[in-house]
Amino acid sequence: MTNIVLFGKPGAGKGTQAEFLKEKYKLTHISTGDVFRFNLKNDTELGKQARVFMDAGDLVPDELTTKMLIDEVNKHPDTNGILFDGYPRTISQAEALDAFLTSIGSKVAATIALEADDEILVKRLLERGKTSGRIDDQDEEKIRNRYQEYNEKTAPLMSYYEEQGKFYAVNGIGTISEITERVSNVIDNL
Ligand SMILES: Nc1ncnc2c1ncn2[C@@H]1O[C@H](COP(=O)(O)OP(=O)(O)O)[C@@H](O)[C@H]1O
Ligand SMILES: [Mg+2]
Repeated sequence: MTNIVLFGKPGAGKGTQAEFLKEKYKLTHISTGDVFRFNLKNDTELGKQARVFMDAGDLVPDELTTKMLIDEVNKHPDTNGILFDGYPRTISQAEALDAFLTSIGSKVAATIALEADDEILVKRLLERGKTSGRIDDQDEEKIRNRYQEYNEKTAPLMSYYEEQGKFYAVNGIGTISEITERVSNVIDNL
């Protein structure tokens, strides 16, 4: 299994790139945000538990997120690899992911970060909010809160993966296909 973590702030382009990368490399794309939103929409037990956190732009607690993530991975026992999008977002989640992948005889091959400035990202998210129906994209204050969450809880993951020699940063500004090309270069050289 070639497991890739797509890393980056909200709006960095993870979901957009994943659509191309999953086809190109025959990977299973798991977006934790998409899974949560599906559960919210269908008013499942998981959705009910996650709603308050998501609507405020806060992270859903680690335990709930990790349980959901493992359930998703287990749905694809024969995959070539997983493209993780939106997970891990905290050190504790990264440790849980490592422990889980080890338990199934696998590992994270690389963490690829899409980099872009906050000001550009806020514009992208407000734009996305016009059509996505996502409550957390429609209010600048909630968007800023997500960046604060990112800086406090998610940014430390860069050194976590750097220490393992698995961290690759890619310029996230450019056309969508230019960025796919940059990410592909990393994957092709693993
Ligand atoms: N390379 C890009 N250039 C300009 N806009 C982009 C680019 N990649 C994605 N976007 C736009 O930015 C927004 C956020 O992208 P998305 O892939 O949903 O980000 P993420 O999954 O990282 O939150 C989307 O509305 C998308 O159309
Ligand atoms: Mg996304």
